[in-house]
Amino acid sequence: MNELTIAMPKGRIFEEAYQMLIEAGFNLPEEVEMSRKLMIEIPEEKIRFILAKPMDVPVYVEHGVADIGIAGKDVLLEQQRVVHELLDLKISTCYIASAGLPNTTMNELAPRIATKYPNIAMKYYKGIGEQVEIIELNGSIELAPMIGLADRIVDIVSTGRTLKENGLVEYEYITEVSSRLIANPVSYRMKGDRIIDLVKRLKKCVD
Ligand SMILES: Nc1ncnc2c1ncn2[C@@H]1O[C@H](COP(=O)(O)OP(=O)(O)OP(=O)(O)O)[C@@H](O)[C@H]1O
Ligand SMILES: O=P(O)(O)OC[C@H]1O[C@H](OP(=O)(O)OP(=O)(O)O)[C@H](O)[C@@H]1O
Repeated sequence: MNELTIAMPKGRIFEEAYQMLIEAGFNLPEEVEMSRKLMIEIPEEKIRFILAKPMDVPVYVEHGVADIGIAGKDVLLEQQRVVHELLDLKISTCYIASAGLPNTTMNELAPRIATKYPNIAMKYYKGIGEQVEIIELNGSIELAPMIGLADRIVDIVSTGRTLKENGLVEYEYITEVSSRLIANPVSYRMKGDRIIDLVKRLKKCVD
């Protein structure tokens, strides 16, 4: 049996993704989320996990140092990496939307959009015929309209609580997001049996 290296996202997807693997019948230790280890070997299952930043998971998979990985659709749309998308795990569901201060229009001459998704935002505004300047931020995006850095933000919305608590309203729904199982194309050919088995087992756990 080939060894499988799986890139797992640290952070909010981790717990749900890890539980799904346990539900799919993999014999995994319970205490992993408490550890600071970034590489975990499970010899009984011939699985090795690498724990990466969510945005980096497709990088490891594209380079083939991880055979498969779990990544948000937001990250996949933003990065356009050469990986196969095998399964929608339907976890960490949310959506991407534009938002801003209530009852405002965008600056007509030079509208500014703050986001950590510059490619998704650019494509969206190009698609609706708006020429915008993108201001790339790494987090706390909701600050941007409040302090006059941007007319709109393009960001993840889940419960809507962050927008509400910062006095912002949603303007346009852009796209749906959930976590996906992805594979390196060469690994998919070379370790097809293992990967297909994993997909089949996970499919049964998807609601
Ligand atoms: N509020 C949310 N609700 C549900 N899913 C979310 C939410 N925010 C982000 N996600 C999804 O979870 C993924 C990981 O988000 P997370 O906040 O853990 O990472 P991050 O902000 O990219 O990383 P970090 O904070 O470590 O830099 C995102 O790529 C997205 O698919
Ligand atoms: O609609 P809600 O349920 O409030 O969730 C949306 C918030 O969650 C994410 O932020 P995150 O917690 O990852 O923080 P950061 O992007 O500011 O680092 C996203 O960027 C929004 O700010």
